[in-house]
Amino acid sequence: MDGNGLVAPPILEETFYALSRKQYTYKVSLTNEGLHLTKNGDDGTEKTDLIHIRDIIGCKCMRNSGKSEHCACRPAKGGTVDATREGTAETNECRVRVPFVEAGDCSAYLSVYAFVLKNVGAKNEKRDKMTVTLRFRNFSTYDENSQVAAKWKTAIKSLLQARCEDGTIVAPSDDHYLGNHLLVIVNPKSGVGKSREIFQRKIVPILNMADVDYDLHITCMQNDARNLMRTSNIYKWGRGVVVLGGDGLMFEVINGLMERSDWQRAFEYLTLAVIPGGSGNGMAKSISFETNEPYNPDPILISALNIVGGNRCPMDLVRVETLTQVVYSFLSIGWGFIADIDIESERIRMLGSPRFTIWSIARLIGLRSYPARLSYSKINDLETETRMNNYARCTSGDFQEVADDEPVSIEFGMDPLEGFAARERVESFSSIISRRTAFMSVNEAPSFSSIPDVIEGSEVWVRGPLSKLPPLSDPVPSDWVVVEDEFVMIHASYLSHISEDVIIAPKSKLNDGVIWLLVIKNGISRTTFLQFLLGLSSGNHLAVPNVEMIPVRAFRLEPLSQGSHLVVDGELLKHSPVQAEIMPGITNVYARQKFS
Ligand SMILES: Nc1ncnc2c1ncn2[C@@H]1O[C@H](COP(=O)(O)OP(=O)(O)OP(=O)(O)O)[C@@H](O)[C@H]1O
Repeated sequence: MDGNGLVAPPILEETFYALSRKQYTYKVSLTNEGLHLTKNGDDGTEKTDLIHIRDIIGCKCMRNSGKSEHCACRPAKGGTVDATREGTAETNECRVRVPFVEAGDCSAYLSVYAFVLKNVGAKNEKRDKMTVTLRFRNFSTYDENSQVAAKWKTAIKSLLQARCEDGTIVAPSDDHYLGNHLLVIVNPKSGVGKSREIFQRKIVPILNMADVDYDLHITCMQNDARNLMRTSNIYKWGRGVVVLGGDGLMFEVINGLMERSDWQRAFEYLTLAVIPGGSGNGMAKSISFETNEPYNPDPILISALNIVGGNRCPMDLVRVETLTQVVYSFLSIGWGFIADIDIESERIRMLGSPRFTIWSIARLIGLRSYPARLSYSKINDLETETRMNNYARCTSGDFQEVADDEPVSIEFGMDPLEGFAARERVESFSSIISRRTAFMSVNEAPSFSSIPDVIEGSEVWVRGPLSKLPPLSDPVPSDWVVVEDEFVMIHASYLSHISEDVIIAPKSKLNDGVIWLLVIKNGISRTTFLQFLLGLSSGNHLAVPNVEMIPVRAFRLEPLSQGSHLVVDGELLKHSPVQAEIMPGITNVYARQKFS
């Protein structure tokens, strides 16, 4: 239905039998809202489900290879469909062993892949995979049936493309090749060291379903991703750059891009994305929190769906300047308690995210404070300022959800990609042991590695937008607030979450142009501080006495003693005075909007 309550006209319409329930016919129609499946029971009842176009990630045409040994009258158990992709890249056709032996089956099959919301609004809300396989057999030859299936596929693909028109595909500004190509950077050491496995098992199937071609880069050392971003021809990755790792890897990508002479164009061109494989994963969680997606049941799935079905949304960065360096940050700047936890808990990294909780308890017992001068430019009229910065959200129209009580597994056939997930690819030796970059292009063809175009001889120099602040050696502007005191912690954040379970700035938006400065001065009791820590997982910490949250455009922190750590996006910087300013919306990330 459109905004006026009118039913969208069908683009294509056809009647099918359900393979497993022959007493039903389904009228399937494709409209710009999605796929409508109207079930007609033999008692004359009719029920329609809608698979929203926003939940569909791709579709594939297939042919029955006829090699199955399963009984003709019932589906194979456990989804053990042996899918072998034998089609040409041109037709993008796959052959599938469907569980029916039909001599000379000339049907063409179209599988449509969607991830639909289940248990909407409930605590256990999640996205479930749903595959609808349509069997076209009106004609007596495969070629004729396949033409009909291809027509449906083209129509669905163009609807998917239109859904993403708001920026997923960016027009190249010169002769750079723009494809459907994505770069995936995997840090095999992030978190508990499972990123490579996650990629093979969980990401590859989704990219395959969505027909996204990708290059894979496995980092071999610290700063590998940073060098890659600085020196490669990034314009061949029109689909964007995804990091599978933690926030530290994203930090490298952003700062590598800022070291390019064409940094501005690079940021306008690229869309960034993250799949959580680290121990913090603040960015991945913040994106799904802001877009209201059910992150917790399956963070990797939700983040992967951002990439294949997401919109390009602007995101703020922060320029951070110390006495010795300039870096660009997307997450937070910490000094005091939380920064100390971040750094000191490194020694129990093998525990994954619980390392933060465990170390917090240890540090609470010996609560410290540090003298410092904190100056900031406060945002007084938050509403006006954020309205100016915040990106326009997509409008949903009046969509109808798949009914909750109805089983979503309406399958007319089998999912030919099931069991395809664990397709192993041979890793390039050089990607692991050498400083050179190795890519494995993964398409229909066997893996191969190639060396990317490299911008030779580029100087390493931090570029990026100019600062509007006075140098650190000069006084702050006269209209800034200046506080000199003893602080337990000062933590600046510009995303809602600094890790999966810490919602430090609940009001923060990806592109609101605000740095949220959380300040706790000395004098807070251990009990109150414990309350603060316990509140961090729900956002209730802001209601705790002695906890201040100040929205600012820029700030300067001058520690008046050594002792604490200065941490930017989880990375330790040399202890120094620091100043930071918001750069609204200068990068873009994939964020999938849930409409409810
Ligand atoms: N192959 C590698 N070997 C060792 N270190 C690496 C490698 N690749 C990247 N790194 C470094 O590892 C650091 C941490 O990586 P990453 O952020 O991916 O994981 P994490 O620290 O577990 O997660 P988080 O940052 O969310 O806590 C980064 O600073 C990066 O420079």
